[in-house]
Amino acid sequence: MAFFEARGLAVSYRRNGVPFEPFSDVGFELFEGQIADLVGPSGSGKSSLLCACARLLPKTSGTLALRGVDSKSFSPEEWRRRVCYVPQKPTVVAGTVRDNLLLPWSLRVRRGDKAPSDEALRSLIAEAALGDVDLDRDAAQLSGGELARVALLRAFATRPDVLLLDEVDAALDADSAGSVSRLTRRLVRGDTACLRIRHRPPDGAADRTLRLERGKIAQVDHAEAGA
Ligand SMILES: Nc1ncnc2c1ncn2[C@@H]1O[C@H](COP(=O)(O)OP(=O)(O)OP(=O)(O)O)[C@@H](O)[C@H]1O
Repeated sequence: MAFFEARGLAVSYRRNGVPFEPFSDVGFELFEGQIADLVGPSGSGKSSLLCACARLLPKTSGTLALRGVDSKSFSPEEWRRRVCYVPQKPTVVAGTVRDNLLLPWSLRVRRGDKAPSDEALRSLIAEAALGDVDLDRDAAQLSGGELARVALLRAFATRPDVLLLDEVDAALDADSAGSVSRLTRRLVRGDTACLRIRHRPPDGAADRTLRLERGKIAQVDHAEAGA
């Protein structure tokens, strides 16, 4: 059984009053502990596909399942907690690194949930090789690469089953992109799966590469993944 499965997905937008579907019958699966890259030409619908998988787009049809359980069994909020979409531009709130890492616990959907302790947050920071980023540091002083890793840690701290990363390394230099990639690889373990949109050359972190093109999705060999 696939860990995460999408079947017959279609997304519908309106453009100048006319319906437009970037894809109308797309399916794929993700396996436990695996990272899959999603590549394809600009405008092929990669971000739309990730948003559809997180149930962030109202006009989506098809079926989604997590560990064999249909998404209809979950409220949209519960689904998004399990299938976590991370946008390219990290959401940063005014305050400290701690405030930013704990942002999900300030939201209504998590009211009553126990937030991670400082100790747990520090061990995440150590895992991200962000050793000099103290929890009390002003988030406004962080570099783009540090912010990208804080955003990734924040998503991971919520313990999602599936991480959907929408080009989180796009605006970073090669070194920072490498740190994000290594962190992703370390975080995605046995009971997690990850789908990453990437425009950069393959970084060796992905187990598989999927290509979305002209409304179809296909697995490609790693040798051609960057093409
Ligand atoms: N809210 C929207 N309303 C109408 N059309 C949209 C909307 N969002 C995206 N589109 C269109 O859907 C198509 C797919 O967009 P999407 O952003 O999913 O592609 P992408 O493959 O992620 O592109 P890129 O690699 O450039 O980020 C594009 O033609 C885009 O213009």
